[in-house]
Amino acid sequence: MEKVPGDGDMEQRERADQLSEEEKGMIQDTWGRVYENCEDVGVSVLIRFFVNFPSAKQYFSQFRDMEDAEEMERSLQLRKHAQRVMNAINSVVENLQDPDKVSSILALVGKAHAVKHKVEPMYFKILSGVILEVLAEDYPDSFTPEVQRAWAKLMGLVYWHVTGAYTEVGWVQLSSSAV
Ligand code: HEM
Repeated sequence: MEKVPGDGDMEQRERADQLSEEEKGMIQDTWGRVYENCEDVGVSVLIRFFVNFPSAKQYFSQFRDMEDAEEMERSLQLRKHAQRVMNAINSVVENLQDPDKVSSILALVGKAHAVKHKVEPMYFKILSGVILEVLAEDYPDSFTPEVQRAWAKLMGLVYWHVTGAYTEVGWVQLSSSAV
């Protein structure tokens, strides 16, 4: 099918505002504490994601049929993906001073998920929301409203880059009106 520029979900791709130096500092400070527990945090993010949005499991051959959170928690495929997500966020946070690096990290993530894994991009938005929720709950002292705003901006930026890569590879959204 032909690529349709500006089609479907992609209209939500307005450019996330640039992060200020202060916001970058807040993100880097708070991430240090989170990344110390990266395995636990990553796994709880993904468990919440898959329990609240079970359709997201369809892409994972080893736990797409699991319903039980404890069973999912033991899945190596889930734990590995949790680690990959946390490591990618870590690379983004470590490179906030280098926008080209951030773009290339996220372009690779977007491209792989579009081309190889064929993941609907809306799941990136949903996962971002879950990440923000879990961080704010697990680190209430660090995640003040101001810090949460900076993180929300970062997640907007991640989504912007990832969906940019989807557009670049010609992803076409099959919205309900198109079916
Ligand atoms: C910030 C969000 C995310 C990051 C940073 C991320 C990162 C990664 C990385 C680094 C890989 C391995 C590289 C590759 O296969 O090329 C991967 C694999 C994968 N990702 Fe993601 N991912 C994210 C979100 C998602 C979402 C929302 C889904 C689907 C709902 C998803 C589904 C998959 C699948 C199915 C694989 C292959 C798993 C396997 O082979 O075991 N990812 N992800």
